[in-house]
Amino acid sequence: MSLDAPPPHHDAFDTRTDLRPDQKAEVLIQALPWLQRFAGALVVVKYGGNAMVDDDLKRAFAEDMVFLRQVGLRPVVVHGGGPQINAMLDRLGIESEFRGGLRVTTPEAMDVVRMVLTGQVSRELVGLLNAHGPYAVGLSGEDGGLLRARRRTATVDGEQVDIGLVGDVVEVNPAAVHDLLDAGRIPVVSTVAPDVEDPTQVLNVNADTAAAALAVALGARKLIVLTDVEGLYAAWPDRGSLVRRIRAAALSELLPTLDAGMRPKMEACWRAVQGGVGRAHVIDGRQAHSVLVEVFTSDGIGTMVLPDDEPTPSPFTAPIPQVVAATPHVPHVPEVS
Ligand SMILES: Nc1ncnc2c1ncn2[C@@H]1O[C@H](COP(=O)(O)OP(=O)(O)O)[C@@H](O)[C@H]1O
Ligand SMILES: CC(=O)N[C@@H](CCC(=O)OP(=O)(O)O)C(=O)O
Repeated sequence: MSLDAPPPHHDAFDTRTDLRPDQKAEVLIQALPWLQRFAGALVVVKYGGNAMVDDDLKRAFAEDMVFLRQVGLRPVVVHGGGPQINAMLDRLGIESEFRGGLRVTTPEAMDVVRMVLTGQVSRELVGLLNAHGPYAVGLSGEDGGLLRARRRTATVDGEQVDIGLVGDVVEVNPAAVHDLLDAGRIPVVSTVAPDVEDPTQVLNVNADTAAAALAVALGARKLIVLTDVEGLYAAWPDRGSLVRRIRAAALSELLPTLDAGMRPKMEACWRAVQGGVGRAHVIDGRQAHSVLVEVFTSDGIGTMVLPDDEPTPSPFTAPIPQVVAATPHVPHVPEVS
């Protein structure tokens, strides 16, 4: 290849925009303060199954992650896969229902959850990321002792109901993720986790909840949750009620009023900021490159959750995960491979 040859994505970039050269430069320059602010920042990005709408969007998501990494941030992807699990359970003729926003997980369904998350969704994302270079490494909560979970119930009409092999993260050992980040990789995490009571049993963990626990344990600057709506609506489904910014205390008052889909997501954001994550965002994953717009523009996008000046008492009974670190971690900005 000639030294003057454009980089591989040059043509694609040029045909995707009709901006003049000065406008292109302006876009880049406007990102400069944000590039400076977030240099080296660890960002946990939760990619929900409902935001994996089509191949173009998934490719755009992978580009965003590689972009973040290339400009010096340290993205960690935590993926969901609810609709993909539903599709496989349907194909196999296995009944599945949700209670209180969580899948009732029989041993038979658990095999499918683990297979789809680690063997299908994770593989696909790793492949899309690695189309750009050898960046992504997939791991599940089982790998390197990353997560341990405890069985939980769901709350339906104020009653605690059994939902089978579903867990809440009670322990995070982020060493494996730090190792990958230090090597310049992009970890892609699937949210199945061994049961703390019986490590031979794996539990199904809601991906929003797991992403928050990981963000706290990693000391992330941001948690970004991609879903299939613009953000949190205060009066769902009124599209005029999009919440742009909300503090943890106000969110904890709103949480009991939220429907099942949004509740784990907003609870995750609440937990993240209460646990020291600087900001948590819920953004529209159906909009291509929404992560770049969130991180590198002044207005941002979607709903931003900010910590309170004063800590808010927890409205939840679920445990606060313990962070386990075998050795103190000294992060460094990785070399470009
Ligand atoms: N207050 C609300 N604001 C926004 N979305 C809401 C709200 N209440 C319920 N929802 C629903 O929650 C859905 C997102 O949750 P979910 O389907 O679990 O997404 P994901 O697969 O991204 O985790 C939205 O598509 C919307 O239908
Ligand atoms: C316990 C529980 O409900 N687990 C989820 C795990 C996947 C997930 O959370 O996927 P999304 O982010 O796409 O919703 C499930 O079985 O669907």
